[in-house]
Amino acid sequence: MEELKSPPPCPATVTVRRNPPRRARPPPTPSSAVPRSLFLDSPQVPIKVDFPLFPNQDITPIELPSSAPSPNPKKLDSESLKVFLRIRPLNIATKGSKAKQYGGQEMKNAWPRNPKTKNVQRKVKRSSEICVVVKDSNSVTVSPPESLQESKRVKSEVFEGFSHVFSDEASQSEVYEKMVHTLVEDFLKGKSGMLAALGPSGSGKTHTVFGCARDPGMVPQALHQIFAQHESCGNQLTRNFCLSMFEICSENGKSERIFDLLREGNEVFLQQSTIKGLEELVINDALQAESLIACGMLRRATAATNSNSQSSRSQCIINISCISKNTDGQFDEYPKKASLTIVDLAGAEREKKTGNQGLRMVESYFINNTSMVFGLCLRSLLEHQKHPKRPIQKHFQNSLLTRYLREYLEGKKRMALILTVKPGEDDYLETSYLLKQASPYTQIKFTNTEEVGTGKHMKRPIPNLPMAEHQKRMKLSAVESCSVTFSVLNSILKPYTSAASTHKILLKRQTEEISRLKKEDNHSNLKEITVESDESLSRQVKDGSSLEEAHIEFEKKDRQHQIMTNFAKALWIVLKEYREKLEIAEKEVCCLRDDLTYERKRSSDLEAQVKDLKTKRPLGEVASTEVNISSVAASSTELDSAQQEHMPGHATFCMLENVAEVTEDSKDIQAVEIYLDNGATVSIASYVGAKNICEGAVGASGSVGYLQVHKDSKEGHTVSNTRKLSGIERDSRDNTCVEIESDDPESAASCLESSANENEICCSSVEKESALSFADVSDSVCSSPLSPVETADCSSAVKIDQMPQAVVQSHDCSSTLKIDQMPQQQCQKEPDPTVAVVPDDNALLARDSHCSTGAEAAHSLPTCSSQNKQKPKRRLQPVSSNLLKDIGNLGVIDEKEKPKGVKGAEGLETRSKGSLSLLRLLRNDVYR
Ligand SMILES: Nc1ncnc2c1ncn2[C@@H]1O[C@H](COP(=O)(O)OP(=O)(O)OP(=O)(O)O)[C@@H](O)[C@H]1O
Repeated sequence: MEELKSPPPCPATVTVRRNPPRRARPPPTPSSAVPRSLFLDSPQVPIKVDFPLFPNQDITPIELPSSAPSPNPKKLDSESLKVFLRIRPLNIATKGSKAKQYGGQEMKNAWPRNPKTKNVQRKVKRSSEICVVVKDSNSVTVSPPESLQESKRVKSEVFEGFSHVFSDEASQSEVYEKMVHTLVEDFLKGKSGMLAALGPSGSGKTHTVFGCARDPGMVPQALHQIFAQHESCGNQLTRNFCLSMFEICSENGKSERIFDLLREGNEVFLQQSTIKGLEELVINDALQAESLIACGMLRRATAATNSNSQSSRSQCIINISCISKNTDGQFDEYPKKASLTIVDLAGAEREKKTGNQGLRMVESYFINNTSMVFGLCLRSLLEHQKHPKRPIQKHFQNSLLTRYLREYLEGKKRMALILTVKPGEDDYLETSYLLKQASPYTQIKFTNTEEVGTGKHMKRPIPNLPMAEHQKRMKLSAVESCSVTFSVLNSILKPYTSAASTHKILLKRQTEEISRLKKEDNHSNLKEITVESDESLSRQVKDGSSLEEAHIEFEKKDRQHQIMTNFAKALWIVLKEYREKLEIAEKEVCCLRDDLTYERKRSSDLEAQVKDLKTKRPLGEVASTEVNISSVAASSTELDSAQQEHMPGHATFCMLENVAEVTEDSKDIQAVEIYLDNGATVSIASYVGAKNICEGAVGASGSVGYLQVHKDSKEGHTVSNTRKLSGIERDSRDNTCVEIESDDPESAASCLESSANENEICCSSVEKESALSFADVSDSVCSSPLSPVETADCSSAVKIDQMPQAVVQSHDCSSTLKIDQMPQQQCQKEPDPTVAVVPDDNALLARDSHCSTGAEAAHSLPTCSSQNKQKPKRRLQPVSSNLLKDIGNLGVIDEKEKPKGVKGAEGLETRSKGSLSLLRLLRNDVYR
């Protein structure tokens, strides 16, 4: 039997790897080796193929979906951000440089060396390996040094998707042709573009951008291409090129400053995305531009570091702008201004490697920060394009460079990046870091980088939409797309349509104005003017060269029209306001007129009331007023002369008032006529307005008068019924009365009542006896030196100028009236027997009142008694008796007898002192 072999005993301890097992590296194959074309031709570069390359040939035939980053650069050229990679030669000192070398790197740094960098130098010295191997034209493989592979298990990485990878052997012209040539061509077509060089310090950015005299970089070559193509275009299109150059550097690491490198380093300032004060020099040829740039490079801030003997300490930006002109040397109406921007960034630095201290270290912070912000902007743009809902982060605000390049960093303008790396093994970290950061930028898309024109009239430039927005718009329906297109076209054509419409309006206005003038002035030649004007304007518009002038002219006219329209509007508003004010004023005037009419009416009513009240005043008050009987005398004189034939030998006075008041409406009264019973019309009384007061005189020789009122109303002329004056009863409300009655036809009794404005007089007399009674309404005395007249009631002396010889005694013998025109007549008033038998107090009061008071009364009484025997019996009731009767009816009381109670005082009238004293005397006389 075979003896079974037992397995080997297990070790006491077992090590379990928790980390996933490493993937085995593919065996090195000839096909995966570094292409000979890249490195074998270069004798300076040691070829080390100790690790296999990615099987590129096996994968490239596979067609990847379009969403994935396409390895085919031709497909990416049109849409993706162009990212180029250039590998600097590892040992440039071998190219004939006799400078001191440290590990194959030229060291011109005069800066004190950091002691910590000794190890670095040692490493550099012994480093002969490279970390970057060109895999193909679009990808590279970055391998860590062996030390890192072993200790930190860092693996090699492949970075692909670059627009092109330039090996260390690539010449400047090759780089230019693949990277910048297309950009310049687009620039000459009017498309702006930007090329930025990124990379660690000393990686060859400045060398790539500017180069040197023997090996010119991108800028000199671009200038040569620009002017070469410009000359080849001939006279079809003339362009003007301008050059500007500035740098952004830090001030002690605190703030950023911008200096114009073409103007001796003058400081300029950034406002939004433009730099104010930046010099833009016109360049006519490439050599001039190169010399300007060389001068600017001398002004640029540089310093020596351990990484670069002439390290750039600022971000340098060069702008070449192009403005197209016409063949005649004038600028286009909408000139195209394109700019080609080339940016040489300061290289990111590692403190350990550069050995910077102090100010250099501060500069390194600024440089690294700017590089970081630049990268953040691009990553944010990429993130936004991948996720359109996420807005673009505004990282550009964090540095002046990114603020200036905002439009590029937001994907609105065409941009290209050139990454420069150093292939040394010691540069692995910087190179790896840069490629990791920048390789995703290749996925950034530019959808609408075309700039048809940035003319001054393009108020709304066509927006450069990001890819996501573009895709969103692609989903629109055809109709929506058409509407969008229409709106875009509208925005483009808006200036033209507005100009055309303005032109039409102006023409129309002009035609209307001329036709209006033609109508007004009847000009026959205006038609020709109209035609000429239209033609000239049309010609002006049709002529392309004078389109601008016509447009300016139209704008001017339109502006004038607007001014006039606004002025007319303002004028209209002012006139409207004035009109409203005028209407208001007219209304006020109407109101005032109405008020005035009303006030007049009211005033007349009040006057009427006043007169009415005056007429209704009691005689007690009347007696105390002054007599003015001149008017009465005048009236009597006139009446005498006028009625002489009807009343021969009789002096008759009769003043009538309120005759028509009782029965007639005074409004339409035209005349009041009084007829006497002897058949003669004695008088036509004057009628006083609306007061129902008729003033007039009637004379009758002991006869009765009749009164008629003539009225003119709408019904026509009417005459009231004849009214017998002798039968007129005394109105209890006033003291107006006319009594013409006498027993003796020869002794005419006349009753005279006078009513002036403020005076009233009542005279009742008997002709034969010349008894005349006056009721004085004024103060009791009308003094006269010639002929004292005693009134009946108040012993007033009344002088009647026209009757100097007539002496009239009142019937109560208390008054004597001297009347000049009645020389033969004497009137002695006798006591009225009818009054004496009146039983009531009023009658007593009335009877006593007929007698004068005091001594005068005592003096006159004998005369009265002697004459009473001869006089016939009279029926005439004296006015004084009526007066006293009225006083008694009014209930006038003395001040001493005034009741204490308030109620008792109601309805009583307070008398004046004169009337009270009169009453007191009368009472005393009665009770005596
Ligand atoms: N492709 C190249 N061929 C030959 N020499 C190169 C190349 N690239 C760079 N150099 C040389 O390397 C040195 C450093 O290059 P350069 O100054 O351009 O680096 P940089 O990236 O601009 O550095 P920094 O960011 O510090 O300014 C220069 O002397 C330059 O001549």
